Amino acid sequence: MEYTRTRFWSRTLTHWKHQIPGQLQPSRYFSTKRPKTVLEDIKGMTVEPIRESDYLKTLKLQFTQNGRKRYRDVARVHASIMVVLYNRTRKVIVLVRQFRPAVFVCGAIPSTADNSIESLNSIDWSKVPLETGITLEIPGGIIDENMTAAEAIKQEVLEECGYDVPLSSFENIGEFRTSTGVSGDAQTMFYAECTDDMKVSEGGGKPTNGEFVEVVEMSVPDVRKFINQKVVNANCALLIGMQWFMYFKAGKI
Ligand SMILES: O=c1ccn([C@@H]2O[C@H](COP(=O)(O)OP(=O)(O)O[C@H]3O[C@H](CO)[C@@H](O)[C@H](O)[C@H]3O)[C@@H](O)[C@H]2O)c(=O)[nH]1
Repeated sequence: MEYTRTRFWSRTLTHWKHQIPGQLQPSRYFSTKRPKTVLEDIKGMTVEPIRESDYLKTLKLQFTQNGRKRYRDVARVHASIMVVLYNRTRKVIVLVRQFRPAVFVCGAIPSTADNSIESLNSIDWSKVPLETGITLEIPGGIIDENMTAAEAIKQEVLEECGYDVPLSSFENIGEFRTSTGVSGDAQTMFYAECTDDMKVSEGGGKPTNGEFVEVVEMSVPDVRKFINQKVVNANCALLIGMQWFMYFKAGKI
């Protein structure tokens, strides 16, 4: 298998050292109450092909463009929402850290590697540092049926971060596509401000759903440093959200 140790370690370390972890503060409501192992206690990773999924539908599209037959593989995922959440009391952006299995696997091996199931299962995943799959994100999730985008993001903020923010505080700042090559589904981004007195629980996600998130906070000067990095273990939404915040809000709050 084309999976050399040196290549793996250099990729992993590059990702992690750009996380500026020292710049993140655990949410003061959160850090002492939750066991520290919730993100780290990952064991027994195996890989198999998807035969059926509630979350991902793969489609092969065929069509003719300018008289030429074309094919395209498409992955359909749920529409999602996210929020740039600013805590006015402590002047910080509220973020979540979590273990993302997809980032863990894709971050550990180059996309050009032999991605056969046999090869992937021959990797000793316990040797891959878990930080490879731990991302920093703005709070968010998929839109549950029978909910508006705003209702869905209000619920995510409560579940993940423990703030009960009024629905009217969520400002829709734009909709874009999760990706354009493989998955064209929509993501809607909101901005909201909260205060310490809106904090009603620890947050941390719904463990009954298998969701464990760690709430962390970043000061505005550190947001500027973060978005100026060359490599981050984060999704585009975090970067777009932070850039939007710096451009439209940071000088005015
Ligand atoms: O393969 C899967 C996918 C999802 N889930 C469950 O579905 C929940 C979905 O959680 P939710 O918090 O609503 O979504 P996220 O995991 O945060 O991810 C969604 O929301 C993100 C924005 O925060 C987007 O970036 C992602 O594309 C989108 O999938 C998870 O906790 C799991 O319980 C699974 O069990 N298996």
